[in-house]
Amino acid sequence: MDNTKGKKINELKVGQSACFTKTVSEADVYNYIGVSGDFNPAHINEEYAKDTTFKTRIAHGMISAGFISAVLGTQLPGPGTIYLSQDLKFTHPVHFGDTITATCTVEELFPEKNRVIMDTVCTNQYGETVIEGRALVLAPL
Ligand SMILES: C[C@@H](O)CC(=O)SCCNC(=O)CCNC(=O)[C@H](O)C(C)(C)COP(=O)(O)OP(=O)(O)OC[C@H]1O[C@@H](n2cnc3c(N)ncnc32)[C@H](O)[C@@H]1OP(=O)(O)O
Repeated sequence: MDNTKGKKINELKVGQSACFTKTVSEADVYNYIGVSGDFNPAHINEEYAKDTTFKTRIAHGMISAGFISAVLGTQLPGPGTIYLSQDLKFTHPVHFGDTITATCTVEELFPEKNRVIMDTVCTNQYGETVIEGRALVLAPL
């Protein structure tokens, strides 16, 4: 398998999909803090988190959103894909130890502009949707 070649616009079909699954650990949360600088107490302070809506620490929403990026950049369309935009709705919290599956599906193709709209969804191990949204990307050349 050549991991430097993604699918070109003429190789993509509406309805094609790909997914990536990963368990979100406390280490992921701290690694993400290192990358982003987002040390919101909702993620790192259990005493603080007891008084929040969720009653315990939760993972950053952008960690799971990153799994969407992983699907787009490594599988579908794959290597060479360029993000143009992404909307996200965080519909359910991700707890430490949750296993998240990001699924990206080709929704609409614009061959003349080499652009693709992808439906982007993340679900947890119970089948609950934790993120829903759409991405606009440039397909690999
Ligand atoms: C900045 C970082 O450090 C912080 C983070 O990363 S936090 C992690 C990411 N976020 C989350 O995990 C939040 C996950 N979301 C939820 O758990 C739920 O959406 C909620 C608990 C926040 C709200 O759910 P609920 O109380 O069940 O809401 P309702 O169904 O009763 O709806 C009430 C109205 O709010 C609107 N709404 C609900 N969720 C969202 C959303 N995610 N985005 C936008 N709007 C939302 C809903 O449509 C209702 O609106 P209406 O006009 O009253 O109909």
